[in-house]
Amino acid sequence: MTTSALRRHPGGSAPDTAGIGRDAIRALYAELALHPKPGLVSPLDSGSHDDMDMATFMRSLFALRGYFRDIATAGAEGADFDVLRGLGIEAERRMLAATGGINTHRGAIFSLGLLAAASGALKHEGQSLAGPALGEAVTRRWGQALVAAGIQARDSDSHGARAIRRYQVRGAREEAAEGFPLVFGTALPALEEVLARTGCLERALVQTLFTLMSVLEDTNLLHRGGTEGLGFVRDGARRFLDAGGVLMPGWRERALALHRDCVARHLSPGGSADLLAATWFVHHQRSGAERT
Ligand SMILES: CC(C)(COP(=O)(O)OP(=O)(O)OC[C@H]1O[C@@H](n2cnc3c(N)ncnc32)[C@H](O[C@H]2O[C@H](COP(=O)(O)OP(=O)(O)OP(=O)(O)O)[C@@H](O)[C@H]2O)[C@@H]1O)[C@@H](O)C(=O)NCCC(=O)NCCS
Ligand SMILES: Nc1ncnc2[nH]cnc12
Repeated sequence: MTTSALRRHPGGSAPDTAGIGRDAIRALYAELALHPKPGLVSPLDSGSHDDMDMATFMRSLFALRGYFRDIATAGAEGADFDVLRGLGIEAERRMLAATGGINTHRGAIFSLGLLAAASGALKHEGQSLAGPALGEAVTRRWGQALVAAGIQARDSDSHGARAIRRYQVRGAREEAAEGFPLVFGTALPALEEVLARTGCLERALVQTLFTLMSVLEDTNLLHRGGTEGLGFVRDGARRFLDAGGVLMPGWRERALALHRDCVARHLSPGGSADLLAATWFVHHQRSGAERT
């Protein structure tokens, strides 16, 4: 559908879905370029990954450049979850083609895709993006379908589904169906506090990543290291934060120490990396809305 057809919503406007798409890619790049990031791929090194590096992720980002724009347009058009799922599966296919079969952004395609769709929907209807509006829009529009998809996927063979079955934890779908409570209730306050106190984006993103790592039931960590691996990362992140986090001198060395420990244990908090990008995206969408 052309954007002119989007103009018909009373009180709304044709949302800049290309701009929403660019913001999503920028959020994923901000996550990728950040370091230190315990166990994760960054310009520093490939973390706990033998099969992917910065170049792999850059190819993945390039392959996804149209997806976030398209799913934002679908949200603006009032698409149901089946339409979003189709776009997501096609995006996963393009990601795998670009990376030679490596799973770089499967979780981000899902989480950031839903938030981009919600942004397109709210902007099309002329509704506020303030506070938890974007998360609430995901729950209101697609929450039931997400819960149903989660029940249906319980028997799938994905790493996440196996971790959910074995350890009885929430996964990406539950986080989304509930409106991303960790993003809105935990990560965004951490990001905005450090931004307000330091004005430093790098430190704000590191603090936010460690905050997510300290609480998230990351199915990647469970898949790779079981409850011991998840506990190791959570405890290490909590110790970093309890020592003052990025607000204390020597924070970078402390963060690098946990990075080295995660690499030694082959642990990678990929779920937290995705939600860090989602947090930056929501912050940017909300501040952008205030600017206009
Ligand atoms: C809902 C889906 C994400 C599928 O989820 P599922 O539960 O089936 O499991 P996975 O396929 O494993 O995907 C889960 C990915 O989600 C991220 N994640 C993990 N825990 C959480 C959490 N608690 N909250 C939110 N997100 C979470 C994480 O993604 C990142 O890590 C991956 C890279 O790490 P790595 O360990 O290398 O991954 P693997 O290759 O699996 O392991 P190795 O072989 O390398 O050891 C990467 O995906 C990051 O993004 C989890 O991996 C969703 O994909 C789905 O349902 N898709 C179907 C289409 C659809 O409905 N789309 C909707 C579009 S809006
Ligand atoms: N930087 C990163 N390294 C490893 N897995 C990730 N998943 C999302 N971002 C990632």
